[in-house]
Amino acid sequence: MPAEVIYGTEIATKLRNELRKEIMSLQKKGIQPGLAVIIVGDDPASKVYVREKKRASEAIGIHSKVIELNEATSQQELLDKVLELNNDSSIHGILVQLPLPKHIDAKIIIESITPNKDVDGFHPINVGRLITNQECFVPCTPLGILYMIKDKNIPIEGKHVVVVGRSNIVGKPVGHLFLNENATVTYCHSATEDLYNHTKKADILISAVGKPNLINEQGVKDGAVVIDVGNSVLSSGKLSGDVNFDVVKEKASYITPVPKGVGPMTITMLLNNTIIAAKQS
Ligand SMILES: NC(=O)C1=CN([C@@H]2O[C@H](COP(=O)(O)OP(=O)(O)OC[C@H]3O[C@@H](n4cnc5c(N)ncnc54)[C@H](OP(=O)(O)O)[C@@H]3O)[C@@H](O)[C@H]2O)C=CC1
Ligand SMILES: Nc1nc(=O)c2c([nH]1)NC[C@@H]1CN(c3ccc(C(=O)N[C@@H](CCC(=O)O)C(=O)O)cc3)C=[N+]21
Repeated sequence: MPAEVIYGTEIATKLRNELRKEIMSLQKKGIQPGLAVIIVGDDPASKVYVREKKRASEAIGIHSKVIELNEATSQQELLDKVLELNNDSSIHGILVQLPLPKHIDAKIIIESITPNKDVDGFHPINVGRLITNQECFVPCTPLGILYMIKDKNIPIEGKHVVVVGRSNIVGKPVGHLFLNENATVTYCHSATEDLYNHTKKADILISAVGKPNLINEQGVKDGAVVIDVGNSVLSSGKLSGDVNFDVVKEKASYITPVPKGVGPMTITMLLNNTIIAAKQS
């Protein structure tokens, strides 16, 4: 039987309706959640994401402030902007869109965000709390993946989760999140030998690489749950994931599409984290 397709768009719509209600009750208490998104430079893909974040925030009643800085902005100017937002009581969440121009050290910028407003969950304090299984801001893509799997009542405890990719924004935190859920976790990356020897053992396979067709049917166990984080733009202009969807769909039990899979959940979790930040303020 072909896999059930998990549409992030559908789960995101349900959750956003709940979040809208939560915002209404916060507003009754005089709290108006606010999110600031800083973008430096003119990368077209980043601009699209940022526009979508603003649209999604405002659609559920989050006040959203987009700060567009030009490519030549210095590291100090960006630091000053973050510090200003750290001290702005109308802003509960701060996101600095990555990647940043080469002359700016992203590590320093991320560390300058106050951990209580770090709705991306990228600050080392939040990373450390995630690894030690404490309450924290969890990065949005990993949180979105976990939410999708729980929404479908897919068991996690004791299951073998194989993560392909080990970036700080997706691969590493998603592995830790599933470890905290009592999965057995394997990480694969560009130096992994015989990738499929690992991926075909996965009960839940999460690919976050950015290489179309990296995962084919030979790399997937019968009945596996396949989560595709990849977002690559093909020369045709079409968006592609890492997974060869048409063939893997025949083998998996659940599969996420690209687009309409993990991406919409990422943005929803940003809204979720902003509401948490507002409640804690
Ligand atoms: N849907 C969504 O919400 C989101 C989607 N994305 C998409 O997910 C993808 C990954 O993003 P991100 O984590 O930021 O990317 P990075 O480029 O930071 O990381 C990619 C990872 O893939 C690994 N890798 C590269 N080639 C191979 C290979 N042949 N086999 C196994 N592993 C490999 C790299 O290994 P090494 O560490 O050894 O270099 C690295 O760990 C991109 O397509 C991005 O657009 C990202 C964020 C959110
Ligand atoms: N500080 C920071 N935080 C991030 O969370 C962050 C970032 N920087 N830099 C870039 C990556 C990438 N990212 C995506 C979010 C949503 C989709 C998404 O919604 N994708 C849609 C398709 C969008 C389209 O059609 O192009 C989908 O998969 O259905 C994709 C990618 C967040 N990132």
